[in-house]
This record gives sequence, structure tokens and C-alpha cells, in this order.
Amino acid sequence: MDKEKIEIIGDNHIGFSVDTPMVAGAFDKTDDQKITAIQHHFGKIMEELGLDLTDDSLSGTPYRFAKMYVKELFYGLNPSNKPKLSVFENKYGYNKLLVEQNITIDSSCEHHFLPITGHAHIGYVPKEKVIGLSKINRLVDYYAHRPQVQERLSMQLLKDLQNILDTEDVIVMITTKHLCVSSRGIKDKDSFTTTLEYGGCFKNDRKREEFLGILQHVAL
Ligand SMILES: Nc1nc2c(ncn2[C@@H]2O[C@H](COP(=O)(O)OP(=O)(O)OP(=O)(O)O)[C@@H](O)[C@H]2O)c(=O)[nH]1
Ligand SMILES: [Zn+2]
Repeated sequence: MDKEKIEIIGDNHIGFSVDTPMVAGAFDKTDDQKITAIQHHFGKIMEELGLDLTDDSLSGTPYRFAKMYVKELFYGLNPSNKPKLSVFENKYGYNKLLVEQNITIDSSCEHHFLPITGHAHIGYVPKEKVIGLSKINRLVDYYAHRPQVQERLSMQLLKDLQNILDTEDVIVMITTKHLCVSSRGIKDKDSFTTTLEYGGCFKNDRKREEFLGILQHVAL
């Protein structure tokens, strides 16, 4: 992509869809085939930087890097890795706010491929269905392990939880630090980023305040 095109995307970097932009056939190759290809390309990048790939310490890096991308940092791109989310009938009729807070976010920014770290706080008001608590954490982990923008990550979590729980009454707050802001570019070490996405009863100011009140003493 030429520089002019990159500048344009720089001004319009938020995608129009909640789905991660993927090409057709994105999973035609196996993980091992992807690792082999990425290993080759990353080795070339290291060579361009002038690094000696015959050095003991560097020789395994292209493979380590490729395995880390496919199996760890970006495992959430592949829908076959989506966690199974068991939901139960709301037999006890609990119909007040439930908050799962301080869920670890380990993600990567899709513009620079640098880490985004922080926490998600997720609340919902059950209707007919309740979800196993750990499944909320697992879903966050899954969507975070893609190249992301924070806004889209929030929306993907909201939409999926609304579908799974069969209710609009879900709220997702994410507070993070972006290394692309703190460690390069403007190098601002202190700023952080918060997004808030919600539907249903959380459109009501008092319901949103109830959720935010619970989070008052939560650290980043
Ligand atoms: N809205 C949003 N922007 C993000 C996110 N992660 C990174 N960015 C921004 O994406 C923008 C990309 O802008 P560009 O001007 O194309 O890139 P750049 O020249 O590296 O910009 P600087 O970071 O200002 O040096 C930057 O402003 C980033 O801070 C995110 O999750 N959401
Ligand atoms: Zn970035």
C-alpha cells in the first residue's frame, strides 16, 4: 500500500462493520502452513534490518515469532477457537445487575501490531438465560486475541453477549493503555483509553450509573 493510501486510512481508521475485516479463504491453510509462511517472511524482515540469523540467539526467532502470532496473540481470528459458552436457564429468577469486572485484556492494535493492555468490565441483567461466569472472561480473551481497535472489540463483545444471553441488557466497559500511544509516536505514558458500549436497559442513565458506581474503585 502506498504512503498516500496509508494517510487516508489514518484519518478513517475505524472500520464500518463490527466484524473483523477478513479475506475469503482466510483459514484455507492450516496453522502449521501459516507458521511456515510467516516464519519465512519474518526472517526476511530481520535480514532487511541487518540481523545475523545464524547467531544462536536469533536463529530461532522467525519460528518463535510465527508460532506466537498464529497460536497465541492472534488465535482469536479463527472462529474454530471460539470458546464454548454454556448458558443455563435462569431457574432462580435473578433479574438484577450482575457485573464481571477486572477481566484482563491482552490485545494488539491493528494499526501498529503493538500491545493493548488493561481491563474489561461487563454487566448484564439476566432474562431467561444466565451464563457461566468464566465464559465471559473466555469470550473477552478470544476477541482480544485479534488485531483490534478498542471500539470494535467493545462492540463485538456487546453483540455476542446480547445474542448468547438473548437480551439487549448488556454493558461493556474497556479501559486500556495502548503501547502505540505510550511507547512510540507521541510517547504519552499517562493517558489511557475508555470505551463504553451498551444496549437495552443501560440506555437508561440510572441503570448506567448503577453499573459505573460498582466500578468506582476499580484500578486500570
Ligand atoms: N480509535 C482508535 N484509534 C486507535 C486505536 N489503536 C490505535 N489507534 C490510533 O490509530 C491511529 C493511526 O494513525 P496514523 O496517523 O495512520 O498512524 P501514525 O502515523 O503511526 O500515528 P501516531 O500514533 O500519531 O504517530 C493513531 O492515532 C493511533 O493512536 C484504537 O483502538 N482505536
Ligand atoms: Zn497502534
